[in-house]
This record gives sequence, structure tokens and C-alpha cells, in this order.
Amino acid sequence: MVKIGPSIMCANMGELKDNILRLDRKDVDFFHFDVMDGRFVPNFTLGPDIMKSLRPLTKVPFDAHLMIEEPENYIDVFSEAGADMISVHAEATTHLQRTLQSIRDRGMKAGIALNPATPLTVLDYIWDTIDYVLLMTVNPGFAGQKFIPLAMDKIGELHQMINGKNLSIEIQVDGNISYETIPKVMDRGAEMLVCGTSSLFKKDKTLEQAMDELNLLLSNRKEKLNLY
Ligand SMILES: O=C(CO)[C@H](O)[C@H](O)COP(=O)(O)O
Repeated sequence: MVKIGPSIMCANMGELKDNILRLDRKDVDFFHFDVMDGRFVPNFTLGPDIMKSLRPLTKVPFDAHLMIEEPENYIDVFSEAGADMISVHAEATTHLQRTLQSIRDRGMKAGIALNPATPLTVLDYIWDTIDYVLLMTVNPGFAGQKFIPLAMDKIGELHQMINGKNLSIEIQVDGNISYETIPKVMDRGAEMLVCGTSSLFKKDKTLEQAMDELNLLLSNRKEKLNLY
């Protein structure tokens, strides 16, 4: 089952409540919160207060992508704000396994986020402590960037590794997930699509129209894949 997760940093900040409620009515699978600290990435975005204020509006899982240094210091803060899943970057925390385990210990799903240039070998000794891998398909920090071509190969390689080990770890992809790239990332095994300005938050479409188009694209793709 391929899941759709709106990237909240791409929503209209002045109409955040309205956007969450409308996307909830369109049955999105998760809400993706990009958290940036101006250090790990050169930008600032959402924090725990925003997450906490939106939490009562929906039962859909909240996924926090921490693009911050020393994320281990903020696991409790985001857990209390209502996160159901948290991903941290391999380079951002000295004791990666401990940080991932502490996410799980608080009852959340633990994810590791990999920049486009971060090799898959960082997964070697944490397979048993992760529930999902977030493969960044752009360098994190900004919406509206171009898909990095080699990231496409990485999705397929990761999918093979997960299957080879018979693990149930989901592959999440984020960055220029568009009508053009979605069929390709799905073919390679991506299961969680973070949808931002490239597919969902479009100037010429309502959120409802964009969701209908995305769902149609996904169901057409699934039918095609089932024919193989
Ligand atoms: O993580 C992100 C930026 O670091 C955003 O979620 C993502 O890039 C938004 O999607 P789009 O690329 O379609 O604007």
C-alpha cells in the first residue's frame, strides 16, 4: 500500500488549520512535518508548538522529520507535541542507535533520514532499530528543488536490501515527488510519498483536485504493477 503524506512546510501557513482539515477529509495517510534548525540545514521551519496546536484536528499520524543537530535532545518534546513517527539524520547524532531506540521506547516509529550523498552502508548496524528509511531525493532544506538522479537508483538498492533481509521497513521518499517521478519511485519500491509543491500544494489546483489526481495516479500505477 503506497501512502500519501502532505509536506506541511509547503502548506499555506495562514490557512494551516483549513489545509489540515481538508487533507484529513481526503484521507491522507500521514502528515509530514519538516523541522529545521538553521544549522543542520540552512533554513528554519516548523517546531513542536505548531505540531501541538494541529494535533487535536486529526487522528492521522504525524511524522516529524528532524533536520536538526543533536535530535536526541528533542525526542521528548516532539513526542509530547503529538508525533507518531520521528526520523533523524545519520550525521546529526553521535549515538545513532541510542537515539533511534529512544524514539521507539516512547512508543513511536523510528526512522533514519539519508541525504542524497549519504551511503546506504550507514544502515548496516541499525536494521533492527528502524521502522522506516527516509530517502531524501533533494538536498534537504528547501521546497521546489530538482530531483537528484542518482537518488532514484538508491531507492531500488534499498528495496533489494530490505527484501533480501526479509525485513518490514518502509521506504519514504521526499523531494520533488511529482506526477513524473511518482511512477518511477513506486516502481523501485517507495511506499511513503512526501508530497509538497511538486504534486499536492499547487498554485493552479485546489488541495482536493490535487489529491484526486494523486489517488488516480497511484491506483493506475498499482493496477499496472499487479499485471507483472
Ligand atoms: O523536505 C523537504 C525539503 O527539505 C520538503 O518536504 C520537500 O522538498 C517538499 O516537496 P517539494 O520538493 O515537492 O517542494
